[in-house]
Amino acid sequence: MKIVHTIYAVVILFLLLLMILLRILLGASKAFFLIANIEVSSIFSAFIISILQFTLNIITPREQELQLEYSYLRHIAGLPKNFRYEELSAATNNFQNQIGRGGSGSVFRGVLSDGSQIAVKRIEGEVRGEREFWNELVAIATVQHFNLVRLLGCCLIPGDHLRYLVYEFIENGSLDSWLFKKNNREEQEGDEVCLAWPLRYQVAVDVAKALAYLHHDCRLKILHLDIKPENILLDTDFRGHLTDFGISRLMKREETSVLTTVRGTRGYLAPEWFFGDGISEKSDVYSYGMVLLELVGGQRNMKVIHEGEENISTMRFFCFPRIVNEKMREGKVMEVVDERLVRRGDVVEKEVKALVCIGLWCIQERPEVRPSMELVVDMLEGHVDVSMPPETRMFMDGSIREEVSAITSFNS
Ligand SMILES: Nc1ncnc2c1ncn2[C@@H]1O[C@H](COP(=O)(O)OP(=O)(O)OP(=O)(O)O)[C@@H](O)[C@H]1O
Repeated sequence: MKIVHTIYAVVILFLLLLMILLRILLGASKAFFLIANIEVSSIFSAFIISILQFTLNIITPREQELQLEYSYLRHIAGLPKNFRYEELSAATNNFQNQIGRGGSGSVFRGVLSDGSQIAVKRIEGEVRGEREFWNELVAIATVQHFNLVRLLGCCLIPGDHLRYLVYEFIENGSLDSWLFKKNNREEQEGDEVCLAWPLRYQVAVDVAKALAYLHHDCRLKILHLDIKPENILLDTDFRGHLTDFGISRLMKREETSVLTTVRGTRGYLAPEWFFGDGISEKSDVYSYGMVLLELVGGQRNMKVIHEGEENISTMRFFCFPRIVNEKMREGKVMEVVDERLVRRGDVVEKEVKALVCIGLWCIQERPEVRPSMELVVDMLEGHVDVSMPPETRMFMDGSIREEVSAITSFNS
């Protein structure tokens, strides 16, 4: 609209100058003088009105009507909108209320003027930030699923390297804070937060459904590529919602793999990331399998444990999937369940076995052996029996273990 106003103003200005020029060149007869004056005044008034419209951004009733209709349609269709910076600044109390921080920037809580609660992600970093911003927009702007966090809109200020993504606010934060034991001893001994078993199982189903939708039900396959507890948010009913599409990739339906540089989070990365053969939706399946095992154990799958005194401590590498695999084959799967859940006594053994077996199927070395996310949903919902998974070489365990021993020998 503003461009049209500018053109309008330029044309009027040009006519005004032309009238003055003609008057000078042709000399002023009385009649010409009268007509010219009327024309000049009307053109001048039109010019003033146009400038006023331009600066005060006055819109006609028809334009207003169309804008309302359009924003209503966007709203019911769930399409993301363009937020003004001032709107976001007011909603977040000038970016005071920080609720999280990730690799690409900070997340702030806010309330819009209509009362809706939002989370605003401020993406910093110029190159990485730019890529992450557009990835996120392209991947989830038009897809909708109950178990995907809704992107409400974005804000881009020309010439500024900060970009903002606006999401619906998910009340209970990320899964990791409800799953992993805190390092703080007091909290460990006290009645710390710990997600109950039925909720953990439900979250497993929720995330599986979100991934099945992204992989199988969208026009292009959407690979999330950063599945981990930090990117699973829990709402008031502790239902799981997948978020953070910053490194996601689109893939044509007929493509079986795509080549890309290694990104994502260590401990959740499938072996094919390192082999250079390309990744696929099965790389998400692998990360999802890792999350399933963490839901069972209530601890990180891979960690380095420091033992001994401060100065002479040694490092030991802990690989939970390897232990789970052994215990399951020995028929002692309940020994790997988060002991806080065992104390509470609300664990269902049949469900534990299902999660463990599905988890081990998902983390198979060869992508083609892993199940599709559609099959995972069917297995979790009991529509398909879960068979015993084959043995795995636990490639990632080996490679991280080698890294740790290299660091240990370097330090000693
Ligand atoms: N929509 C939301 N509602 C509520 N809290 C959110 C929302 N989005 C993000 N958060 C909070 O902000 C934290 C940081 O989110 P963010 O996606 O930036 O980082 P991350 O996933 O931890 O890191 P990275 O982006 O490097 O993978 C989350 O762990 C979560 O606690």
